Amino acid sequence: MTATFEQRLDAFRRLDDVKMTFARRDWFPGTSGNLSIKIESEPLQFAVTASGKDKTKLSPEDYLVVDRDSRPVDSTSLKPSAETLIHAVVYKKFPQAGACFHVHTVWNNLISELYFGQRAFSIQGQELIKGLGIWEENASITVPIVENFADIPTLAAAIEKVITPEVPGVLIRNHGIYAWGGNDFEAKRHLEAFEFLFEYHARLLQLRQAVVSTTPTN
Ligand SMILES: CSCCC(=O)C(=O)COP(=O)(O)O
Ligand SMILES: [Zn+2]
Repeated sequence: MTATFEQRLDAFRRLDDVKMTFARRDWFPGTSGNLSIKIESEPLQFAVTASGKDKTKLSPEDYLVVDRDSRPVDSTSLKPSAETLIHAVVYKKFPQAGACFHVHTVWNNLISELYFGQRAFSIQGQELIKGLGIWEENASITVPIVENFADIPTLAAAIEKVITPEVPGVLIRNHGIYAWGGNDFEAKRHLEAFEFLFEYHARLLQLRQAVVSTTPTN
């Protein structure tokens, strides 16, 4: 069934809300980033940001609805995000996913470059891991990191291979993060938890380095 007018409006309003919240945090530098909310599972349809827009602004031409092949379901002059295929991969691999958000931040880029050698970033014993829905004592998480292939089908295939249901996110080297959740509230919480963990870890490394370089040696 094609998404109804009310379903679209609801998804677009939710996207507006998330978009403006992230924009206030400077999470969309240089028109980067894209957001989606699932509208229908069978057949898959989701609302996604239009490509190349300034995501710090609101306009009547910010979103469109696409199908499982990332094609617009209506006739429109709007182009879906260049990275729509990645959102589609997430929804196809995890049918419980209801929203998927992508941002480029300095912290996620730093972590993606620092740990690209291991193709993953792991962290343990941080309270904010609970923000990812993982509540066990002293939990550890591992976020996969993929190469930033310019060819989006290649990038989407690389992401499809490494994402797991345990950790709702993936880093792209020197590019950004994709995070998802059962709905927009959960996907936002996951993204915020990831960003906290990345910033915490990068700052910890900096502080340790500063302490080492200012500690006198005998
Ligand atoms: C200027 S950012 C380069 C493209 C990108 O990585 C991105 O997230 C935004 O692409 P979109 O087509 O969704 O605007
Ligand atoms: Zn991007």
